[in-house]
Amino acid sequence: MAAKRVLLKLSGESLSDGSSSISADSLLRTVNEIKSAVTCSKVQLAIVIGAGNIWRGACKFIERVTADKMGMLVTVMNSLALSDALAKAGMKSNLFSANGVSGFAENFNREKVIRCIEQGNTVIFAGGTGNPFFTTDTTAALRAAEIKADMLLKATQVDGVYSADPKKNKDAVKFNSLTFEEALDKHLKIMDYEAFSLCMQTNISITVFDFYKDGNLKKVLNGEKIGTTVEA
Ligand SMILES: Nc1ncnc2c1ncn2[C@@H]1O[C@H](COP(=O)(O)OP(=O)(O)OP(=O)(O)O)[C@@H](O)[C@H]1O
Ligand SMILES: O=c1ccn([C@@H]2O[C@H](COP(=O)(O)O)[C@@H](O)[C@H]2O)c(=O)[nH]1
Repeated sequence: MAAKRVLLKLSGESLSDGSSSISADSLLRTVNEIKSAVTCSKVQLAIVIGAGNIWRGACKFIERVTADKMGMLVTVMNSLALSDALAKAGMKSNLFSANGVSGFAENFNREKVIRCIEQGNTVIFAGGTGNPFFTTDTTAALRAAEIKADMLLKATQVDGVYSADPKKNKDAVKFNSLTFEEALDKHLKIMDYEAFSLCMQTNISITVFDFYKDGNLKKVLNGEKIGTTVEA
């Protein structure tokens, strides 16, 4: 059976300890989780990391397009940190940057990306989509579609998709599974509309899970049912 190809969306917070935007301990933990999961699951892995540890593109003194450019640049910083830390851990990886966000990594080239993934390298996509008005969740859905991923994993701070944000609403109820239509109809804010919609069009399932419980990434990659899966 062909290896499963997985797009892992990490939040920027996976590199932060709360006081430091990029902390050595958090970076090391994230890399260890990835390394142990990949080593024992034989998946082909690609990663998109967000920027929420440093910047979310909204500020009343900065125009939206400028703020979005800043967000994309932060994803480059986070991706560079992750890429170096993976290399230090002995993992082979390749870093590609969205076209238009150049100079710090190789430009995105779909054919080359697929060759790297097929060789067993972990591929990191930096710079978002390269366009303002998008997010790294949408970037993850876009890159997942471009590399023909079998699934998108959203590694986050909550253990699945709820009827409302569980951090803000204690009565929120967790879903074990959902269809794309349900996720879109219910306006669930765990991912943005564009990301859900793109995954629906390309039939790529999304699993939302708690990345901060040690071993959870390994469990998902090994097919264990945790978190919430959104699918057709
Ligand atoms: N319906 C919902 N179910 C679960 N979580 C939800 C829901 N609505 C909103 N959330 C919130 O969405 C957050 C997911 O955001 P996450 O931490 O992954 O940030 P992100 O915006 O993807 O990170 P980054 O900006 O770094 O990419 C959760 O922490 C949760 O509080
Ligand atoms: O394609 C993209 C991706 C991201 N941005 C901007 O970057 C920030 C950070 O991304 P998060 O997904 O919120 O971590 C985002 O808020 C946008 O401002 C972008 O413009 N285009």
